[in-house]
Amino acid sequence: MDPVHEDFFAGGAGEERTLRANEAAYERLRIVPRVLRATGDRDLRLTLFGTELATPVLVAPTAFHKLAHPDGEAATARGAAGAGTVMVVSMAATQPIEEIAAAGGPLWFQLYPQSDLAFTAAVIKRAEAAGCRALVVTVDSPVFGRRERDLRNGFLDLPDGLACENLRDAEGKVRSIEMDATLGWDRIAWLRGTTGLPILLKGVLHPADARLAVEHGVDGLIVSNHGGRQLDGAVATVDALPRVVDAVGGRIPVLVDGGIRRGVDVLVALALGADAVLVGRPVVWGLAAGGAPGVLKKLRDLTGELDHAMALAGAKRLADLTPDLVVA
Ligand SMILES: Cc1cc2nc3c(=O)[nH]c(=O)nc-3n(C[C@H](O)[C@H](O)[C@H](O)COP(=O)(O)O)c2cc1C
Ligand SMILES: O=C(O)C(=O)c1ccccc1
Repeated sequence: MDPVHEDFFAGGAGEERTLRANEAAYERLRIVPRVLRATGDRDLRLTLFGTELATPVLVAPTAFHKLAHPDGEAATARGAAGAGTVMVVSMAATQPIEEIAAAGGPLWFQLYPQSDLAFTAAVIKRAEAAGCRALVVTVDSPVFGRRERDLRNGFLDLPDGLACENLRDAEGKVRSIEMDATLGWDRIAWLRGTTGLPILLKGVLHPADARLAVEHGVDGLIVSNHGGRQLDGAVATVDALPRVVDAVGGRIPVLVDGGIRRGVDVLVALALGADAVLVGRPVVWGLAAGGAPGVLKKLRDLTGELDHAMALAGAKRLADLTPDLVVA
């Protein structure tokens, strides 16, 4: 990969404190296994918004897959479908959502709400028509994070020939993605009236926001700091998770992403109350190394590691993963 593009995928905001903190938090947490649980074969299935998944490891939305592999987002979708999981397609995908959907497998669509409401509604309608089953609204980006690797490298935009294909207007012209610092809860209410799809908010860390989300009729939360790419200094996601889970009180699913690199990290996140996790960079590296089979291998490895760790910790089902299994 071009080292400038590798920096784009790998990097975080500022000094990358939060990027490191996400992984370091999983290094710090330890599992207290149960014994003699006679688990037999484990069952890792779960149902989210009516879709049955084979694994609680989902694909986080990441931009610009054609920078990682010429087969782009469609290859990622094929890998996710093979693993029996959901791919969340980034609004900054480099292929049209219809082409990604043709790869098969359940998709959710990630949205940066644009101040042009008619355009935002048209993008949502297009995602619905392509068969996306949920809308993931990213709320941690009122302004774009300051990614110092990209600033140093002078990486500003996609190279010629690549574009954000889902941001074309009626005339076929590609709009640039706008981060909207005027975004507020009123827009979540507007979205609620605009789509019948389940709405998840991605980028919630504070329990008070989790409560507000439930009050606004949101269907799910993703505890996320954008992989350390937005607010440098933000709390590690697995450290924020328990308070969010407590605030939600089981009313809607809570997912978490950031720093998950091994099956044992998934086990810890689920034990601390997440219903499922998403992985960003590991999927990009799988894509870069091996296209769709590379993505499939990464997702199968993480799922296999989780299965193995559950056997060793005495958990047969995901519901057996409870907070008493984790210590700091
Ligand atoms: C290269 C890259 C691009 C990303 N693009 C998006 C995006 O377009 N929309 C979004 O909501 N999140 C985006 N994210 C954040 C991811 O969805 C996710 O929160 C993060 O990658 C999780 O951390 P991990 O990479 O440690 O797994 C991006 C992350 C990376 C690394
Ligand atoms: O969200 C991101 O992290 C990201 O990298 C991105 C890049 C371009 C457009 C939108 C998002």
